[in-house]
Order: sequence, then structure tokens, then C-alpha cells
Amino acid sequence: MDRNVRIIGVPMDLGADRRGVDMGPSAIRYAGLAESIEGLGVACSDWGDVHVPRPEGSDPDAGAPASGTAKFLAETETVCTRLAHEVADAVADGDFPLVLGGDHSIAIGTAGGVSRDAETGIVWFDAHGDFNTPATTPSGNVHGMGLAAILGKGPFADTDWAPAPNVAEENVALVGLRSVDAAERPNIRNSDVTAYTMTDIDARGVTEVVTEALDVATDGTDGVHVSLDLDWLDPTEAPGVGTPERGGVSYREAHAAMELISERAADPGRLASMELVEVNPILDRHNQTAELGVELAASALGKVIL
Ligand SMILES: NC(=[NH2+])NCCC[C@H](N)C(=O)O
Ligand SMILES: [Mn+2]
Ligand SMILES: [Mn+2]
Repeated sequence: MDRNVRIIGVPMDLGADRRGVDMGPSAIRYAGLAESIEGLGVACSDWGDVHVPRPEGSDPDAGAPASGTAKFLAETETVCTRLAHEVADAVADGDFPLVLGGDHSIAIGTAGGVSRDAETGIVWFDAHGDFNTPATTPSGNVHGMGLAAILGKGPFADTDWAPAPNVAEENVALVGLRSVDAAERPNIRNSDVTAYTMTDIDARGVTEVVTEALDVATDGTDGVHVSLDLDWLDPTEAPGVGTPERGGVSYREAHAAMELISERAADPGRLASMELVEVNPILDRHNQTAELGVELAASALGKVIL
């Protein structure tokens, strides 16, 4: 990593059903994130947390579109707008934003900030598509809608805060899909994002799939945002997540993917930003999932075995 890393925490849990994911940033810091980055010879500064309102006293239906459901959408807008400013500031200062969630709804803020003045591709590592809209969501949870919001799908098209300013659908790759809701499936199929399921990884291996995903995200863009939902990994490796799904990638496959990202982190199409989301310490075992997040971030930022 050729830039200073700027850590930005977002203790957000309003986009998910399971409380506790708001403690993710603390758990990841406690697992030694800054020390691990500095150990690579990369300068690192921790800018603390973006303020997140408490759910108590908030009206979950405020801000929801006229048709459909999206819980705490008004608060999500506030948090993501703040985060987008923080991320855009970091980029303008020449720093590399490393965002710690929080639930995956915060990706709307990260993507909005990093793409403010730059064409940005996204590699979205996730068991889920996060491609629901308020019209198709089975849960009303915005963490299942983040990617659709970034791409301005459904009612998100009519908002000025959700669609990322410079992200083209053609430059978005989903990697590791294995849980897609029935009504979410056509949203993905009818879009121009490239989706790699676990079946693709079974058949072709993680190296080939991630190499191709990076081709998608770097083609004609200024940089790539890596959005890493820890439920991308198998729950045996990452038990501390709110929506675990069996059949995820292994520990070694995850490192292989991050090492590929690091190799491709040079201009053009360089690594622009990264986020670690969905770490829930209440559901974790001895902070295993937060520690894994730290390890994977280090691999993405240049850590090698030898
Ligand atoms: N970022 C996540 N963990 N998303 C899980 C989404 C689960 C489900 N598809 C929903 O929309 O409610
Ligand atoms: Mn997920
Ligand atoms: Mn997700």
C-alpha cells in the first residue's frame, strides 16, 4: 500500500436484525488492526467513529418509500451521508480509506464517498446479493439492499444520497453468492453486474474467479472499492456474523483473494478503498471473526508469507 491508511469506524446496526454488529469497529480495532498495518511498514491513522443514532427513539418507518419497506431509512441516509463525506475527505487528502462496520448498509456511504470524483469499480465479497429493493425485501433490512441502493435501483433512483455518483453497473462484480431471495434473483439477473456464485468458485477456483472479478472492476475505472462482508467466508471460519450461510470460502481461499487484490493494487485501476462489515462480536467466538478481518485486510494491503 503506497498511501497512508485512514481507519474510519461506523458502529451501525440499524440496517440489520441482529443487534451487536454496532460493536464491530471496536472488536476489529481490539484485534490489532492498526498494529498489523503498521507492521507492514504502512502509516496508519485512526479517525475514530462516525456518529450513529440509537434506534431507541427513532421511528423505523421514517423515510421509507411510499410503496415497500426499508427500516430506519432516514437514519441510514444520515449515517451514509456523513460517512461519504469522511471517505471523500480521506481520498482528497491522498489517504486510503479503510472503513469498519457495522452492518453492510454503510457500503452506500463508502461507495458514495470514494466515487465522488473518480470512476469506481466494486468487488463485493458476500454470501448474499444485497440486491433487494424496498419492493422486494423479505426483511425490510437495508443491509440486504446496499448494492441495489448504490446502483440506484427501484425507489433508490429517486434519492440523491443513495446512488453512488461514479459507479457503473458494468464495473461491479459480486463474488461468493450462495443465498439469494426469490424476488431478489431477477434484480441481479436483469442487471449488468457480474455475479460469481459459490458454484463458479467450485468449478473454476477462487484465483480465476477473483482475477476475472478484478478485470470487471478495473476495466476503464480509476480505482476499485473492495467491500468485504465477513459472511462471505464459511461460518466455521467466521462465526461472528448476523446472517451466516453454510458453504462459504475457506480461510486460505479468502487470503488468496486478498493477496490477488494487493497484487493488482497498482495504477491503473488501483485499490481505492476497502471496508470490513457485518462483524458481530456478540455472536463471535473469542473475537475470531474480527481477528480474521484484520488478517484479510493485511493481505489486501500487501502482507505476504515470504
Ligand atoms: N449484508 C447482509 N448480511 N445481508 C443479508 C441479507 C439477507 C436477506 N437477503 C435480506 O435481504 O434480508
Ligand atoms: Mn452477507
Ligand atoms: Mn452483505
